[in-house]
Amino acid sequence: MLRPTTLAMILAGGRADELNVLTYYRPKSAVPFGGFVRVIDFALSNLMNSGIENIAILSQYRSYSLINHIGTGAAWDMIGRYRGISILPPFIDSQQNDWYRGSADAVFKNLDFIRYHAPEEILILSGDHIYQMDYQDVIDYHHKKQADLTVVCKKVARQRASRFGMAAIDDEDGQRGGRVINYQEKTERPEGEWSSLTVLCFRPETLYQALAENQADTSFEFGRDIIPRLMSQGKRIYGYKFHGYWGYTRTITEYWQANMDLLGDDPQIDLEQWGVRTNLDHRNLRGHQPALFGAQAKISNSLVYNGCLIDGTVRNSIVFPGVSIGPGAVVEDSVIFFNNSIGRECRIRKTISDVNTSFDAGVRIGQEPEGSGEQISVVGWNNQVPPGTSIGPGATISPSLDATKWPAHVEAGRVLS
Ligand SMILES: Nc1ncnc2c1ncn2[C@@H]1O[C@H](COP(=O)(O)OP(=O)(O)O[C@H]2O[C@H](CO)[C@@H](O)[C@H](O)[C@H]2O)[C@@H](O)[C@H]1O
Repeated sequence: MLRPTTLAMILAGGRADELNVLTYYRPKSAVPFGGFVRVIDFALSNLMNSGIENIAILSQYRSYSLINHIGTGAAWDMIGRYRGISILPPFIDSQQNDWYRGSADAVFKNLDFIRYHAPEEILILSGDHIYQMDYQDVIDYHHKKQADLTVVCKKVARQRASRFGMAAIDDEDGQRGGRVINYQEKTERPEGEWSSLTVLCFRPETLYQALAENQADTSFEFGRDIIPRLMSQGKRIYGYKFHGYWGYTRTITEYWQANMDLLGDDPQIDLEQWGVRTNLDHRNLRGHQPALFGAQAKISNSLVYNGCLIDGTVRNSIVFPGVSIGPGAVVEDSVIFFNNSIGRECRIRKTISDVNTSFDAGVRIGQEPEGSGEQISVVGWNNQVPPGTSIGPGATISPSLDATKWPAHVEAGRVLS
């Protein structure tokens, strides 16, 4: 068994406020997706399928559900003498007593760990994106170009560019990649048209030096500090051009859309073909029984998972394991997480409902009054939505869990908007 040469560090510490109730209890990387997986499974499965087996996860926000999900790492075949997933939370010692102050700081604080593994290249990834990629291609390109840093980028429309780190890449290797000639982090009118996907392949010495120099800065982020500094130092920075599907699930609308991309005749995301693996919690499997459909059930363009009991109508939706949908109920354009119970005659439209929520008979969520209706409603977990409740499109219902102390602006189970 050869010692692995690549060390992958997955950034999973950020909280995405825009995902509101879905990230009250879990980091974004642990948000369920597409019927049975979690967002971080895309990065983990890409690593597994690329043969990269030495992985660290940098986590700090509400880590429990992520730690629980990773378990031993066996789901991704990451157990072995030189294989494994280490979860690295922030820590205190004689020098430091802070949280991770940003993505670059999270890596800096774990330099001892990195040096111990003495990697030949360090792959920094975000645990928040939905895509399939062979990282070995990126690593090969990185070595071929003798790069200090290789940044994987995808072309995005100009109007979306201000949300990303944007690179201008020359045509040295055509559609495969080229030298990064300009890099700007989240500016209104960037020069380049290639957005960084936060897939960064570093030569270790370059990273060590950049992180040491970053300690004099006021922010501690790869996009804002590290990449611009390396550019100004004239380092060899290459852009690897990615042409496949990429789901950036920063907002509720984007998260919903990425789920919808699993549907249709020719879905853009194919979990089977992409080889996405997950660690399914046995409590969410309902003993592996298949879904049961009653005589009245009508299903179209939907994914319905095991343990479901469907008596109503399901259209254009993702229904996770263990969901029941009563007679006369209609669920459409929705993402229904594990173990929801939807009573008879309910109307649920354009809604994301977190785990263990039940809707009593006749509840109406996200029904479209004339002229509105593009907005998505979100229902937090453990709610019991009383009979006859009717909430318009774009509503947010906070999670409900008695033993929890709520952030000041949240009242358990209350309709927030
Ligand atoms: N303190 C912390 N500890 C551990 N992990 C943390 C962290 N703070 C953030 N992260 C994680 O780091 C990643 C980057 O998050 P950021 O909030 O720094 O940047 P953002 O996603 O806005 O843009 C970034 O992502 C887009 C899309 O990839 C790029 O275009 C852009 O250049 C880049 O800055 C996320 O996976 C996040 O969870």
